[in-house]
Amino acid sequence: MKEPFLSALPLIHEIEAAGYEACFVGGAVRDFLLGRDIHDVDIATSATPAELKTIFSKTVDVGIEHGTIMVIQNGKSYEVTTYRSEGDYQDYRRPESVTFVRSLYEDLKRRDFTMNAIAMDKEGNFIDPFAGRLAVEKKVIVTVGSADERFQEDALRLMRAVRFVSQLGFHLEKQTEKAIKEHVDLLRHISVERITAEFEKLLDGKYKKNAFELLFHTGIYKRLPSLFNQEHVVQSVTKLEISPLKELDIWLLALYFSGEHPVTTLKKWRLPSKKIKLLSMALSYLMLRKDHFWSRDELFTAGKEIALLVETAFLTIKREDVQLAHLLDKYESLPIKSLKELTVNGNDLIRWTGKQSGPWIGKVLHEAAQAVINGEIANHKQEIRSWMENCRLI
Ligand SMILES: Nc1ccn([C@@H]2O[C@H](COP(=O)(O)OP(=O)(O)OP(=O)(O)O)[C@@H](O)[C@H]2O)c(=O)n1
Repeated sequence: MKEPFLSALPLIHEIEAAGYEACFVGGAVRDFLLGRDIHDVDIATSATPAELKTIFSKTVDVGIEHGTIMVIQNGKSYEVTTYRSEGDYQDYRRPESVTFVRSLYEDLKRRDFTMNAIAMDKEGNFIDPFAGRLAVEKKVIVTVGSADERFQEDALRLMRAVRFVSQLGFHLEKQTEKAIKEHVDLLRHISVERITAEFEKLLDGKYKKNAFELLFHTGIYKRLPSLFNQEHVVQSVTKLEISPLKELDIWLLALYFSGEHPVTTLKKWRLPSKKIKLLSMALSYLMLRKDHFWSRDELFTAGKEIALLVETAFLTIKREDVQLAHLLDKYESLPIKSLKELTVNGNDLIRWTGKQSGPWIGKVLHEAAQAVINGEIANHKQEIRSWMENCRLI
């Protein structure tokens, strides 16, 4: 056995010494079998939360209504969950109340996929009643028992399936895929925040191209909080598969190609406001390089807003997001970030030319702003005027 299982092992010994069962379960066991990094281990037990509290002196009620408590030992915290049974699901979401059971089999039976329904005891032996290890070996995602029932119990599992495809490079078993297609409508019962959380994990997966193909193929894509232009998204994602770009960068690309105002799109996904601002700013920079940017004033305002928050935003940028950070740096160093910052305005143009105001003013100012941004001229009134005259814009 290896870390982080080893440091959690004393908990299992203590629970067993008190006369109950305990073992490792869930994603950690799956990832251990796959040789992936393991962050947190989950312990399942036949002891109820009340019984666990008599065994351990330091506990925190993190999700006691679902049977989960956190045990603090040697400065570390471990989630311990009482065996639960199925049948308490309401409205296609996770159950609001659960029934505690004493049987590990019952607990594993209510789990989503066979690869997630493997337990490991203190000696490193696997308890695998649904052939989860075989699924891991074959790289297949298959529900425990009836696919219809598992998805109807908790429709978020539709998203989880595709997220696992992206993270693990597995494929969906036939019946599981068929059931996803049939139950895609159930996603309307799931909160946007939970869908977004899964989608973001999907965006960080290595096999996102496969995952995106599945999103389209199963119809999940149409149920997502907002749509991106399919063709461009697929193209970007395909390219990204061989690049180091991560979740934030993909948002950026997808937003770049979407017809909608990016802030509107991101709000639909209920992303945290800090992230919305960070992305808006980076996108503003990208758009500044494109001609159509200036017709999108609101986008620009969003970009300016984030300039104020950039310090905080930088603190949240992960190392792998350096590309985005680089982009933000560039944005910050632009000579002007809005048409309003140009030293020439519409009144100047009317005065200089004697012409009537009209759409031509916007076009001329736009061209001058691009020239300033591209470093062709400085943002000085006289210099801009001479440049405009030379270019026969006025
Ligand atoms: N909708 C869900 C969510 C979770 N589970 C079960 O609860 C375990 C723990 O769930 P969670 O920590 O959310 O996901 P992991 O599978 O551990 O994956 P990861 O840690 O990579 O998010 C899963 O392995 C699975 O057995 C489930 O059956 N149905």
